[in-house]
Amino acid sequence: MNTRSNLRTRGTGAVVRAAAAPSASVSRGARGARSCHFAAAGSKRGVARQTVRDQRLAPTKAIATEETTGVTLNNEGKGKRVLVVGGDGYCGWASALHLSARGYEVAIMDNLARRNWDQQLGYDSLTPIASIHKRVAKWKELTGRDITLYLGDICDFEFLAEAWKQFEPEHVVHFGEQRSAPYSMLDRERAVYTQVNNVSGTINILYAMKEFTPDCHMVKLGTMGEYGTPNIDIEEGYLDITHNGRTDTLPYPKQGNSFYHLSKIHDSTNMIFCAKTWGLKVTDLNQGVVYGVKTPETSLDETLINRLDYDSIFGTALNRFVIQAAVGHPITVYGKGGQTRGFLDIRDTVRCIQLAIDNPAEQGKMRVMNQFTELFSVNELASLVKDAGAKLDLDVQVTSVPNPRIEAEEHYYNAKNSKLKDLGLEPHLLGDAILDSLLNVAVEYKDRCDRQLILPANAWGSSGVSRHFVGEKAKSI
Ligand SMILES: O=c1ccn([C@@H]2O[C@H](COP(=O)(O)OP(=O)(O)O[C@H]3O[C@H](CS(=O)(=O)O)[C@@H](O)[C@H](O)[C@H]3O)[C@@H](O)[C@H]2O)c(=O)[nH]1
Repeated sequence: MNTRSNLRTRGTGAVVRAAAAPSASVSRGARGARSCHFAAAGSKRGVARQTVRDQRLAPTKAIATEETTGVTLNNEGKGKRVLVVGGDGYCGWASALHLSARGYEVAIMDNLARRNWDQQLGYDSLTPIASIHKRVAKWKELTGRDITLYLGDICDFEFLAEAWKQFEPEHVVHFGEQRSAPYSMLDRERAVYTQVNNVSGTINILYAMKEFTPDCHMVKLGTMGEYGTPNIDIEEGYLDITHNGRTDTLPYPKQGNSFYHLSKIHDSTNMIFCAKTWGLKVTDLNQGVVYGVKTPETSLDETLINRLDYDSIFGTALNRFVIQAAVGHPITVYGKGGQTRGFLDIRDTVRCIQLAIDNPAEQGKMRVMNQFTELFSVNELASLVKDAGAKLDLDVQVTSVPNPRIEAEEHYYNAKNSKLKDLGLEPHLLGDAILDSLLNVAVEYKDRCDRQLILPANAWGSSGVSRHFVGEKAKSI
């Protein structure tokens, strides 16, 4: 407690803490505001703490309620401090709001890199996303809940340490990585950037845990792509192997198919090592391809809308296909289209994060859970989108384009995913309702679509040492 107060009075140093709300009393974010109330409460501090919290968290008449919005506002996560690294991105933003709505004390840490990569390449989200400051201010206005912002780079350990010691997270959810396989394959510079950024950021978080909060639980986003497409069943992280008459349980063999996927493998290896060596609590969530854009929280107001990428570098299969259908572009199946992957609705992503937090890993051994709900081939997705489009009178064409990636286009794929369901995940399966809703969002914002960004801009085989794919050039290739 002392440490925290001292740090706060020392000022923010390298930490940029943005105001979550316009009023002066809460401009230091949730924790700052709360400490002021504690100090004033004197001997009735414990009571005052409860009262202040309840007043702050309970919806008032002016604030959105579950009845009017479908958003759950409760206190089930009360008392748990969660730092969401990468909380301005697609999965991170939705997760931060989901947790905040449920009473977790949330801070977002982000260096806004995702927005910068778009600027670098001349890309943009189909949906118009507000600045992170406007986002958290609107959330506060609608729900009464604070989200503290730490704007900076986790690769800068001085920044990370200062923020860490201020917030003292009990859980860190780590989305803060360069997450696009095609981006990592654009050229040497971006391959190196992806691995240095991802691997060193994760090591810094592991050190912050060890040095400042050894009981903190890390929930790290890995990827199903770490396993590749082996000709045997994919287990959840570990495999029992008998070799020359001896048996052991070993990390499942990893065969990443891009510098990005390989960066996640390197992270996993480092996390296994740190969990074992320093007795840390670590969960690796090997997530599949996420689709969808709306969660109840991000749908509350257009200022809270999530990003929706459709370009060939950051747009992922199903989201791209739906947007292609909405703008009348043929669906771009790469190669034969037999590529099979695990998929999940973004509403399940946020729920999985909460389940991982509420059921932390044990100390000393990295837990791995496969985070997807269904398997689809690219061809199956294309045909689902075509059918859903037809119901909305859209004439959806499907085309096979030369595969920019070097990957198996027909392969065995059977991956296990029971651990999150055992913890209580009730999947939203891909059906007409979600396809309809996604298609409607895509149609609503279709005028913002730049069709030049749809066709592949780079190929794995031509990744070179010079920066070929910048700005306008990327669009036209
Ligand atoms: O227009 C397209 C786009 C993609 N694909 C194919 O769809 C599959 C998936 O590609 P993707 O771009 O949807 O997803 P991927 O590059 O694998 O990466 C995404 O999904 C990963 C989970 S997984 O795929 O590794 O399970 C996450 O880790 C990444 O952060 C996220 O960007 C690939 O076989 C790709 O060739 C097409 O056929 N047409």
